[in-house]
Amino acid sequence: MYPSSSPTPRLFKANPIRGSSRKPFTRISCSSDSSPAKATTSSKNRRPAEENIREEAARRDHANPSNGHGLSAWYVPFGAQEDGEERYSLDEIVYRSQSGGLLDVRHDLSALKKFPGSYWRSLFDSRVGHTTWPYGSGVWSKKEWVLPEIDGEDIVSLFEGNSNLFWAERFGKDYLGMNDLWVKHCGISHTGSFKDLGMTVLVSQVNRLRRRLKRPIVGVGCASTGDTSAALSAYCAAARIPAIVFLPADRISVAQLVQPIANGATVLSLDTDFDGCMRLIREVTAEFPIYLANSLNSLRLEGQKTAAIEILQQFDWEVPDWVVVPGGNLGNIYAFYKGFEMCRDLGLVDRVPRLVCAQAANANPLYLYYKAGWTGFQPITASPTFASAIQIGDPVSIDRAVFAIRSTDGIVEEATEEELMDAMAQADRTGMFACPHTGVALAALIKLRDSGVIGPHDRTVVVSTAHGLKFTQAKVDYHSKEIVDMTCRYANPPVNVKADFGSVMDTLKKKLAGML
Ligand SMILES: Cc1ncc(COP(=O)(O)O)c(C=O)c1O
Ligand SMILES: N[C@@H](CCOP(=O)(O)O)C(=O)O
Repeated sequence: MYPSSSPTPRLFKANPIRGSSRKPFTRISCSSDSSPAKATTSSKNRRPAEENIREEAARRDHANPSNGHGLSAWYVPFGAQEDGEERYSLDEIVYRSQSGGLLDVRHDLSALKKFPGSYWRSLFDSRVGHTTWPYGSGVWSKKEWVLPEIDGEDIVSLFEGNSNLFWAERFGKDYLGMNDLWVKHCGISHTGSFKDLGMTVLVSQVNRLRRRLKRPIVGVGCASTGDTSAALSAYCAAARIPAIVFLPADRISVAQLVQPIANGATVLSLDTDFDGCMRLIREVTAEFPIYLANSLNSLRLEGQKTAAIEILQQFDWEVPDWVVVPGGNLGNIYAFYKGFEMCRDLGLVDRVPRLVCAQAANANPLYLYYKAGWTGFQPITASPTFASAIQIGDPVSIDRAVFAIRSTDGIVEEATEEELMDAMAQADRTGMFACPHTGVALAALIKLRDSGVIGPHDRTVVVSTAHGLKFTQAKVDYHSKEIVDMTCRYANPPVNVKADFGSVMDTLKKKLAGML
């Protein structure tokens, strides 16, 4: 249930599709061994016609079996000491430590450190913009830091990542007096949210477990507020793996609901909220051989952390001052921390940015904990919010988020429904089409600018986590001014005009008066 009582107003009409034109393209090949590659557009590097790109990569890897690096990674309890004894292979199916705590994927940093930061920068840069399997993906272009040991043949990728980081010139100037504001568009992606980044990793590992190691996994399941389920369903469909999704009935957008349905997942609509769905999926996956795909599973964060590495890469390895991330189940804020910290630790950059986690005031357990000086964490029952994908009161990654904020001298901020919807509408006025969660992050930024915490020239990145097209009903409600107790200051409803020249001219003159 959304905090409004609007019927669907007739604001927008669909356009008929007129067919598409296919443009010829140039094949680009790119070497992918351990040396930074040289790209070429020449057709002489074409693979044999009967070979596909996955087979081509396998042939290449078999010719160079060492992978050139000798890297590995494994699970440890979250926060474990370097020399701790509890560890698990990534081929084990384990989501919790012996004491019931969270796990983390730990990389063999001493092996990674055999290569200088400049080596990793060049290697990652060399893979951008190519279609070589699997490095054409923004996630797998950093494979050595993600799942170093997985075979390219087991990877399930839709060439996710490499998302746009754009300079938000007008929003920065008009609303914030900032000249170095950027938006990382993680939602302009295969399924319309940042979840693709983690899901390619998780589903690839499941593919390896099922296909190569013959583990009896019947399917992959998640609880979801709409985006995790969409990503899971798409990647499972691509890999012919059954997906099972638990959704809180009537709490996700129609666009999000239809995604797993269209991708052939088993969709259970449950009469509870996200936290209730999460409890159920954990019980079910403990009893039944369904692999758990929520970010409780630390594999997901290995993919999500590549968005942070990408930001540094897009700034030519210069570190921004601030990165603002909307938070719900709180895996992503830690994934950003981890990506930035790995780049620092491995010498690609010399510091990490300060992180801001932005929460909806209706679903703000981390904010309350932060305000209480990190004492006495209390899960809450989250209230409905237009930022429906973060309506979460008992986040599984609370400890990870606290660690990320404290380690970066970070901040937690909140946004009311009016603040987040206004910020979303303001962003749209400057040419974006933001989702309400991005509205939460933008509203937090507005507050931190108003209070002077963030300066006018601070290089700041706002992470946009989903595509606005998934949340059109929220925008329709706003622009129809049909939301109870909300002024909708930036609403721009269509004007109904009689279809004659005089009426149209009168309306335009009134509307455009003073603009010439
Ligand atoms: C669109 C969107 N933004 C932000 C978030 C928050 O991410 P996290 O749960 O990792 O904190 C989610 C999911 O929770 C989401 O779907
Ligand atoms: N917003 C998420 C909530 C679940 O988060 P997860 O990262 O733990 O899967 C969703 O879209 O379901």
